[in-house]
Amino acid sequence: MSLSTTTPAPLTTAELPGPLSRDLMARKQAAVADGVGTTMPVFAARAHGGLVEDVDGNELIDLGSGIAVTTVGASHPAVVEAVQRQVAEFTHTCFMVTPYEPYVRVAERLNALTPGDHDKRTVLFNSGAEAVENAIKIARHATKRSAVVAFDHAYHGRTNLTMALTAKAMPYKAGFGPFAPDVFRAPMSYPFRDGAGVDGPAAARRAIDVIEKQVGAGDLAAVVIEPIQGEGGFIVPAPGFLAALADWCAANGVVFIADEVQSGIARTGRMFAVDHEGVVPDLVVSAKGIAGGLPLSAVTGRAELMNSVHVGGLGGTYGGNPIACAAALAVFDVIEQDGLLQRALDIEQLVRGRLGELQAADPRIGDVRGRGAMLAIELVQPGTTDPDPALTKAVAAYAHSRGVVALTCGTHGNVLRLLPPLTITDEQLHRGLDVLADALAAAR
Ligand SMILES: Cc1ncc(COP(=O)(O)O)c(CNCCCC(=O)O)c1O
Repeated sequence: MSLSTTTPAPLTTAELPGPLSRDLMARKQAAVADGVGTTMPVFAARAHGGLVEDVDGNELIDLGSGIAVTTVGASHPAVVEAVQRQVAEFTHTCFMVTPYEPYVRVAERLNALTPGDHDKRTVLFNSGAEAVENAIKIARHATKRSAVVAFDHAYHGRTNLTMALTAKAMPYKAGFGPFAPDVFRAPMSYPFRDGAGVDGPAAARRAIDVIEKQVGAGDLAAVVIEPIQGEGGFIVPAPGFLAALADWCAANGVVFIADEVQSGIARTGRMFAVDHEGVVPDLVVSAKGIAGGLPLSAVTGRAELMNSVHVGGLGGTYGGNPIACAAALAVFDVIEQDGLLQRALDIEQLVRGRLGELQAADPRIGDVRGRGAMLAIELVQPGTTDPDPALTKAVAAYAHSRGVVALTCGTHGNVLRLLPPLTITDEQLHRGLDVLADALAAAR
């Protein structure tokens, strides 16, 4: 059964998981380390647009995009064509050995697309965590300082330094210490939990006070923040928070690093989430949606910072793999040519409309938040802000059983997030939201 992308695909959920998925799950358990969990009980066979088809022929509505990666859809024709062309030329030479143009073209595009019209440089890597690690390497090298500040609810990766930056212990950090030193944590702007009395500037003053008292600007190399926090709960800071932080960093010679791994590359309706706040970071980290599913990440930033590192100080065997670069160049073109920034805003309007209707009738939906196609509901005990992770788990499980790929997040595990491909159709979105509405009703 081929994925139908023109007519509404039958959401075949006669049996989830089907027999082939069940067999594969048994083999997975016998071959793959238990530490690698899986959200869906089914195995993918193909994916396109807003749909994933499993090995038993069930077609699923994709509200996850492989955790914000297939923003232009899985196997977008332009990406497939670019990858096929490149892979036939060469798969790898190592840019540090025999450089190649696709890497340079990606760097040129990112230098142009990231906020600010200052002179910039880019370096490419493979994963988000690798790029975050290198952004901090660059900041430390440029400032000759070592301390780094991250925020409550932050998520930055699973390597040793990025685990130190990440806030949530289980499952990301438990049992993996000791962690990199000189990492400190500041309070985040969390409007749903801060209340009306703490606006963006006030939350920034709260964070800066902690930074100044517990770290001191003189030892601080960098502040790293997700402009919209992802795994920590799709937390959109109050207006003015990011700008006030960036201004403080600039005034104190501290590198302001925007981790746009999950919020970047058109996901929120702007090329980068900081664009909504008019903030120009010193360094921008991008990954996930950048290459339509191929592993690619980047640090893009002020030339004087990026070039402060000695020759040979940055790199890695696979960084900026040519096939991933070809995919990224196609992704940039698709975003522009297919008007996907506007599509993300249109998705926000559609989804917010549906979620708003649900919230009006259901006091367990404490908050509806996000930007573009990065949206979430925070589920709480009715009329309180007390997290309800059990309800969140039940809603997600119901959605999965009905063939909707839905992801959760949040420090308290009580946030249901929506990350559909921007190429999902309105009809597919509505069908997915219908199932979420049924899930909430079934969980009464
Ligand atoms: C803001 C932000 N920075 C960095 C990262 C890390 O990116 P990697 O490509 O997973 O290393 C992420 C990855 N988020 C999804 C993690 C999924 C999981 O591992 O359970 C992120 O969201």
